[in-house]
Amino acid sequence: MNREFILSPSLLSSDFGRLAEELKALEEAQLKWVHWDVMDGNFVPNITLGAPIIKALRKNSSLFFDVHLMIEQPERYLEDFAKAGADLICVHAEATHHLERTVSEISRLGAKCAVALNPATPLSAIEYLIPQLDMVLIMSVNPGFGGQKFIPFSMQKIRELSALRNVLNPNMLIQVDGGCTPENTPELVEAGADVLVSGSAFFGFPPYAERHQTFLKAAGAL
Ligand SMILES: O=C(CO)[C@H](O)[C@H](O)COP(=O)(O)O
Ligand SMILES: [Fe+2]
Repeated sequence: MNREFILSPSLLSSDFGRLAEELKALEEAQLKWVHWDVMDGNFVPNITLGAPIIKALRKNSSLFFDVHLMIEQPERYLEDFAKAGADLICVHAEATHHLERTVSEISRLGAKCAVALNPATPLSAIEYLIPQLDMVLIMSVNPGFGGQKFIPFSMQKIRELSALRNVLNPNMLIQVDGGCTPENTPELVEAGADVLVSGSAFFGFPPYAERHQTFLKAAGAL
C-alpha cells in the first residue's frame, strides 16, 4: 500500500442517524478513508453496528472502508464483512486463538489485512506476522469508546513498530487509533504513523474540509 499520510475519520463520533450524508460529506471534504468501529458488547463493553449496515452504505460511497473489528472470534464474520464491501479488515490479536489463519483468510477474501493491538499487548505478539500484514493498528486508548485521552506510552510503541517495519515489511502501514488530534499529529507522524484515526477531534470540529486540512498541515502533508 502507498505510504502517504492518511486521516481515517471514525464514524463512532458521527451522526448515526445520517450516516449516508456523513459519508458524502467526507468525500466532499476530500477524505479518502473512513473508519468503521464494529463492537460486539463482548470483546469491548459497547455495541455499535455490523456488516448489514456497512453493506447498505457501501452502494453510494467510493471511500476506502477501513473496518476495525472489536469482536470476539472475528474469524466467524470475515466473509460477511468482505462481502459487505470492507476494503480493509482489522482484527484484534487478543480476540482470536488463530491469528495467522484469520489474517490469511482476510487476504484470501480479497481485502487488505490488519491486526490491532490493545495498549497492554506487546509488539512481540505479532512480530512473526509483520511480513504478511498490510497494516498494524496501535490502539492508543483502551478500545470501546470514543473521546478518550491518548495513552502516552503508545508513542514509544509506534517508534519500535516503525523500526521493525523498516526491516521486515517497508510497505506495511502503521495506523494509530484513539485520542489522535492535530496537536499530537506531528509527533505521531515523526514516530512512524501513516494512518491516523480521529473520531471526536474530527467530527466535533466542522466544517470537515477545514478540519481535514488542519490534520494534513499538522502531518506536514500540505
Ligand atoms: O476504536 C475506537 C474506540 O475503540 C475508535 O476508533 C477511537 O476511539 C476513535 O475515537 P477518538 O478519536 O474520539 O478517540
Ligand atoms: Fe477504531
